[in-house]
Amino acid sequence: MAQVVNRNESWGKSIRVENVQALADMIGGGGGEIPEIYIRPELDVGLTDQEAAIDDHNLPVIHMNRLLDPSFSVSTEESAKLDYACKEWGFFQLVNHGIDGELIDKMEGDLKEFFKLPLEEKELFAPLPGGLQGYGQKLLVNEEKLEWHDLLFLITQPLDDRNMKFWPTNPPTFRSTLERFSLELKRVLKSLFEVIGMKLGLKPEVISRVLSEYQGLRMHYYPPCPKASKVLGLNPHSDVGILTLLLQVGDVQGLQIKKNGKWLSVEAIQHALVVNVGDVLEILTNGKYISVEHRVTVSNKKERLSIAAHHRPKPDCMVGPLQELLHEEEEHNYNYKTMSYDEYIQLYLSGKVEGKSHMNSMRANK
Ligand SMILES: O=C(O)CCC(=O)C(=O)O
Ligand SMILES: [Fe+2]
Repeated sequence: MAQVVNRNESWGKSIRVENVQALADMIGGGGGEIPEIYIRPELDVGLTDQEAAIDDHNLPVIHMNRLLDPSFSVSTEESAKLDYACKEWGFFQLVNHGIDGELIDKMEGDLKEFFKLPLEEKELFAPLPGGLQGYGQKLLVNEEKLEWHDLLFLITQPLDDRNMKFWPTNPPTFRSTLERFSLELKRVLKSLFEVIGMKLGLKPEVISRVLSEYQGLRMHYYPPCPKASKVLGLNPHSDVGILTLLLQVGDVQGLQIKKNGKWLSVEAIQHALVVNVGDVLEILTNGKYISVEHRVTVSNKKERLSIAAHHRPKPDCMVGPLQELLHEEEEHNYNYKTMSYDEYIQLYLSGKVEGKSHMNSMRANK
């Protein structure tokens, strides 16, 4: 089957690629081989790696209710854990975040139903030419190999008519579920960032500047793949924004993070959010908090879905190490340049993205 890669000239490296779910169905039905462009001969993620219960007990688990506990000693202890997680791991599991379990189940159910719709129907929600929002558009992060997943991308904050017109109307409850869920994610992000800001000693105006941001939901569908050990659902990358909150749907794991040169799988804990530091937060903190490379492996048996809420500053927001966070000895020791978020994205899109290599062009020349 011919691989269709239509480059969309007007938005950097955004492309439309062949539908992976349809491809997986066809291969599953005995209708052909996996195109070479998905196969990575050097890779061997190993089925046992993916199916085994992974020992990630070291990935910190933060209890949001403790962060907000009125008792000073409880909240101080938990925020110290949060600070440690952002410095050493760049990732943590967030539990007791207060999002209603029923709402999460509803969100997961509606999303599964959406992906089950016939392709023609899902494609009614394909992005407009040059646009990103909708079903089927992807960012091209690696020119050589394609990723084994389909994507529904929607901007959910600011919640205005301009953005909401891209939201699918099937299943019928999808829009209202998305609206409620994204507001809850925004509430969690705000509380988390306020704690982080306090821990770092940020002025309230800086906290609110960083928090006036965009929220985009990347809703992923990873079909099962007969050659699961030779494909990747997502290429190694770091997230460009401030913080990402991720819901792994059901108990299917697949997310792996790079720690000390090794890939570690992140457990899928029901209703927990996996939170990670994005490049912008790494830059703002002059590298104290780390934005860590991660990737997604797929299963040969089970489909996997996930919802990643990416939080990004407004395009004109200046991104650079915050003066107030630098210790005296660091005063003139900026590790990163300062530029607007928009300039940063242009720079990001102008190079080949491999893991965190794009961050090299953000480093200050010493
Ligand atoms: O599907 C996942 O677990 C990870 C998604 C992700 O890394 C992203 O959307 O940036
Ligand atoms: Fe990511």
